Amino acid sequence: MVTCQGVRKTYGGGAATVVAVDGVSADFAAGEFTAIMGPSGSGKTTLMHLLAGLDTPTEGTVSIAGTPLAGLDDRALTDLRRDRVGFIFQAFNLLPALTAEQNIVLPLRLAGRRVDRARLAALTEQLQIADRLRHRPAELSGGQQQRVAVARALLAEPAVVFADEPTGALDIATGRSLLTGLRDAARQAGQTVVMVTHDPGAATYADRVLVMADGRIRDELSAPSREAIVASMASVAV
Ligand SMILES: Nc1ncnc2c1ncn2[C@@H]1O[C@H](COP(=O)(O)OP(=O)(O)OP(=O)(O)O)[C@@H](O)[C@H]1O
Repeated sequence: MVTCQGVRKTYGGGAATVVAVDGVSADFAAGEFTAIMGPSGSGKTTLMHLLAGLDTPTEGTVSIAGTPLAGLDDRALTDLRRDRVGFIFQAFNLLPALTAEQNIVLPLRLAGRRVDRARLAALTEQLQIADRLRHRPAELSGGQQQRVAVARALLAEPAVVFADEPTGALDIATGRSLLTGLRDAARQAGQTVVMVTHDPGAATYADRVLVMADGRIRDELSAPSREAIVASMASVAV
């Protein structure tokens, strides 16, 4: 569903050049939940932005649903992201004047699509925000705002969901319900889920963990235990 080939991203120039992503090739299949881990500065967020078409690689290619992003103009790229991709990023980007529910259904309304009320109810129940739907973002805690952003990303069942540290602001129980929601999105709805996280516990929910260091994928683990993830992280750090 999402593929990248020989992707490289550098910032700056001359002696100050920073190589953020240094030749990454990977496939992210439909129905697969992948966690990307690695030390701070290893290139996780940059890689995810490249995969999502939010940033352009210096070299290499990225395709979403068989469409190479390099061939698209801004308009076509925006349409592809709107129709195929859901984002759960650290800045939740909720609109302050809208209620939680209005925020959640906004992408569907903008796309002129029908809202599946039963799915909305089930999703918000699972994410434990069903009783907060009439509140505006300012009246919600950080964790509740985050879950509103998750519901917004999942409701439309986009083919691909990108999540950057989605459990960062959550307590353990709500973090688990969010991760279960992401896992269900992959297993039951067949969505491709790509999550950047620092938390080995969160990564155990994924089918696969890619471990990055210095802009490269240094290890790939299949349905690993927490211990296996911690051991891999320690081995790439040296
Ligand atoms: N816009 C930018 N301009 C210059 N350098 C950048 C830019 N964005 C990222 N970098 C550099 O690229 C490298 C990779 O950054 P990136 O944010 O992808 O790492 P990360 O693994 O997500 O880190 P963290 O876990 O701390 O969020 C870092 O050295 C960072 O300083």
